[in-house]
Amino acid sequence: MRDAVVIIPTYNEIENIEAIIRAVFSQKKAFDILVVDDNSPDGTSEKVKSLQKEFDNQLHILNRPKKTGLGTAYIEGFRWCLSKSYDYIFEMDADFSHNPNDLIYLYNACSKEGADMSIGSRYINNRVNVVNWDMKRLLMSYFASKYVKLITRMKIDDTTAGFVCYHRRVLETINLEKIKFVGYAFQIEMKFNAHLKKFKIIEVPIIFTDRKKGKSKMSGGIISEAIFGVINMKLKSLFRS
Ligand SMILES: Nc1nc2c(ncn2[C@@H]2O[C@H](COP(=O)(O)OP(=O)(O)O[C@H]3O[C@H](CO)[C@@H](O)[C@H](O)[C@@H]3O)[C@@H](O)[C@H]2O)c(=O)[nH]1
Repeated sequence: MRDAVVIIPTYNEIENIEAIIRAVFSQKKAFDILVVDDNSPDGTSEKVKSLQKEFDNQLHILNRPKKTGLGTAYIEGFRWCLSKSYDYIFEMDADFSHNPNDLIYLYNACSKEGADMSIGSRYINNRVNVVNWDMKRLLMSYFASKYVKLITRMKIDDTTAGFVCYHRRVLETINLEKIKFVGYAFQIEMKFNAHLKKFKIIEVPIIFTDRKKGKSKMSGGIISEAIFGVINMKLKSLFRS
């Protein structure tokens, strides 16, 4: 077994899944993959199963009965990875928004530079490294990251990033049972928990490119979960300390 595993959550990613799996396995550094699929009606899971014959013991899949949100998919994925011996556990989208060639930079930040957690960051030093998002989505994501930084006081520029490498000790320390957010705000909550536990977090600059195939699963509910949930999360942490 390798020392690192990339979790790829999927819902209707038939147009991307084979290509992203091949792109991860073509990296010089060897990574395992865990796909967490929410019973995608488009056959994503069946495609992964057919590829398992080719990538024996390197490609794994968790099949969940229905779509219950990105956060819950990752939590199940983390539990599975912690039950194995991986030291480095990644989060990565299926749609090439995160370039598999950048996996090694996140890995090196943890394995060589002493980070407990590294983040593929779009907004380091007030730069905006996003390609192909429309202005509305870009402004929403950029100001969401600023808003979260302001409320939580985390020293992280891309607080909503979904391209992350955790050393396993971070996931063993954070109480995964207590993670509340089910949507993309889960990304904020994980970073906030790592920050409260004083783990060393390094941001690695990446260029985020919007998907060319398939559709984003972002919705209004996900946005309001983030806006109100972040204030709630911060207040609770103040009462606990
Ligand atoms: N299993 C599962 N997977 C899901 C679900 N919702 C989304 N996904 C998967 O999660 C990945 C990201 O979903 P997208 O819908 O493509 O995300 P996005 O709009 O491009 O959002 C990006 O920006 C967010 C905010 O900055 C990030 O938080 C997010 O991780 C991502 O990088 C994709 O692989 C998608 O199939 C779900 O409910 N269940």
